[in-house]
Amino acid sequence: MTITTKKAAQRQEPDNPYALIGGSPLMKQVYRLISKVLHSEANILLTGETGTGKELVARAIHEYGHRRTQPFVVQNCASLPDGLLESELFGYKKGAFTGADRNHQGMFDAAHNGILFLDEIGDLPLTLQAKLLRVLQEQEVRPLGNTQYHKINVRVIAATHRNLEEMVAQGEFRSDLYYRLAHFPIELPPLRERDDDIRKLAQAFLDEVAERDHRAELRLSATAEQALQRYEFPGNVRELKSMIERAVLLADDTDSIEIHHFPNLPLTVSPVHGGMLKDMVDRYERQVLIDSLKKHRGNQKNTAMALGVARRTLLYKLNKHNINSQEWRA
Ligand SMILES: Nc1ncnc2c1ncn2[C@@H]1O[C@H](COP(=O)(O)OP(=O)(O)OP(=O)(O)O)[C@@H](O)[C@H]1O
Repeated sequence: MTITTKKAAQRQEPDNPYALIGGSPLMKQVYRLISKVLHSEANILLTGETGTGKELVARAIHEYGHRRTQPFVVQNCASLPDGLLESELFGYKKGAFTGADRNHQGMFDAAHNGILFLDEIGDLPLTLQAKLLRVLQEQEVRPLGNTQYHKINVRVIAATHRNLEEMVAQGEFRSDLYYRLAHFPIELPPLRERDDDIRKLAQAFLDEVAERDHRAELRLSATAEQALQRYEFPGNVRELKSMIERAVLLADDTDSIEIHHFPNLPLTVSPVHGGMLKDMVDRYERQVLIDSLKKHRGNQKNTAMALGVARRTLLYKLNKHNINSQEWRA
């Protein structure tokens, strides 16, 4: 599993034995669903926005289920052109096409007796959807260039961030394949809807970095934590993880991670609308100054130039708004 640090293991909650971090009600529901499917043979469809942990859940189902001693094979359906994807999935025989100079084992054969994780299943072209359906129904494959099918025993976990039901309605995804894959659907909630999980995950990633780099314990300051809680996280847990790693680098050898160590965190604190004109203009000016400082990594000369004001004027305004340009230096 990705999270294997001592601290992370200690933090595991009793109703979550799966090494996934987070105990929000929405995630508890996910853990309940995982425990239901662990020992079944049902195909599983994992849905949810990018970075919500679909692959991690698939790995947990493998690691804690009865196929744990058998292979776990990952194939991303969006990363290859159609022809290549087909030969990766089903394999080919020597001489099947120009360049096929040896037999090539497909992913289904590689995953025999284990689990095949098909990521980005919504990107599977219609021709391959028909072939996949056949494999799932018959549990047999035929490598390209072979005349014979052979039996396999593979449990499929598919994942997508796309809305497959809508794709079915649009004729972009076969409904028969959809129903076969979605035998048991599990939806991963967006990070912004997981209550306290942002804080828990952030701390877990800090612990992970501290342990990896042999550093003292790292902590988030209260303001940094609040700002993270307010952020939308379009890239979900993956985005949080890389923000934390970047923040630790920026923080050098301080142990407290402050808000200015997250230079990409948009300031959602002060909406410009509402109040007296002067206040709105002030807030707008403050936001513009901060955005521009961020863009120019705290360089006052470049910020002043970009805003078309003298450096003296910039300094005056920064002072007036109590902004420290050092905070934005990367
Ligand atoms: N609950 C969690 N606890 C700990 N780490 C997590 C959790 N969820 C996600 N992560 C981490 O976040 C990153 C993204 O997770 P993952 O690759 O599983 O997302 P995904 O939904 O499959 O993304 P995509 O749709 O882009 O393929 C990984 O580094 C993973 O380890």
